[in-house]
Amino acid sequence: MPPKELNFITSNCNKLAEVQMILSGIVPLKSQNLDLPEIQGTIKEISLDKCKRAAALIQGPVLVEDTCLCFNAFKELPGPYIKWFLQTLGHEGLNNLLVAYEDKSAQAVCTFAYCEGPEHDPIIFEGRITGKIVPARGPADFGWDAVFEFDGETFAEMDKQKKNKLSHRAIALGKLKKWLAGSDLARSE
Ligand SMILES: O=c1nc[nH]c2c1ncn2[C@H]1C[C@H](O)[C@@H](COP(=O)(O)OP(=O)(O)OP(=O)(O)O)O1
Ligand SMILES: [Mg+2]
Repeated sequence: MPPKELNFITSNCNKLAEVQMILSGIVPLKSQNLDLPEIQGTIKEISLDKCKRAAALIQGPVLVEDTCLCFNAFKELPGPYIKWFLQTLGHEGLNNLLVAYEDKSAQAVCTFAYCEGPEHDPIIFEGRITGKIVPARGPADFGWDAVFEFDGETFAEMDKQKKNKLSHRAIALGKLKKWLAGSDLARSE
């Protein structure tokens, strides 16, 4: 059964702000700031595990999200490890990784996992958008937004309302919204 409110577990205040904006007026949102351990594995495995860990800690229903940035030239890496690549190499380093490749395209992937509690299996809602990696433009306050270009603008240059209408996160939450409205067909699997 779709829940009446969501408890979004994240350590990232920029993610939280976007989720709040996208879900505003749709479902009440609570949030707890926990930096959960993240395993290695496929995008889906990581999100499922993150959700189970959160539910076990909270002992209740939780929503978690994992974001990947997948370079097509790198056969989807750095993927779930983008946080550590970005922290270590910065925006310029991410660009330098692709110098040897003509293909600068990348997919931003957002995977939400929701579960009712520690004894329940999580369900997954995924959103993907394809853009390209470019030298940084725009404010550098949210992750790799300044180096991910979509339709001529980097996510950092883009108006927040516009990003929140078309982003990987908006696409994933569009599926979650349909599920909340009672349509099981909305799930990504
Ligand atoms: O829309 C986005 N635009 C630009 N950058 C983004 C976006 N969304 C996440 N990011 C960054 C944050 C982190 O460097 C990595 C994902 O790692 P990820 O583990 O999912 O996020 P996190 O550890 O910051 O928060 P959490 O506590 O929810 O796991 O990509
Ligand atoms: Mg994380």
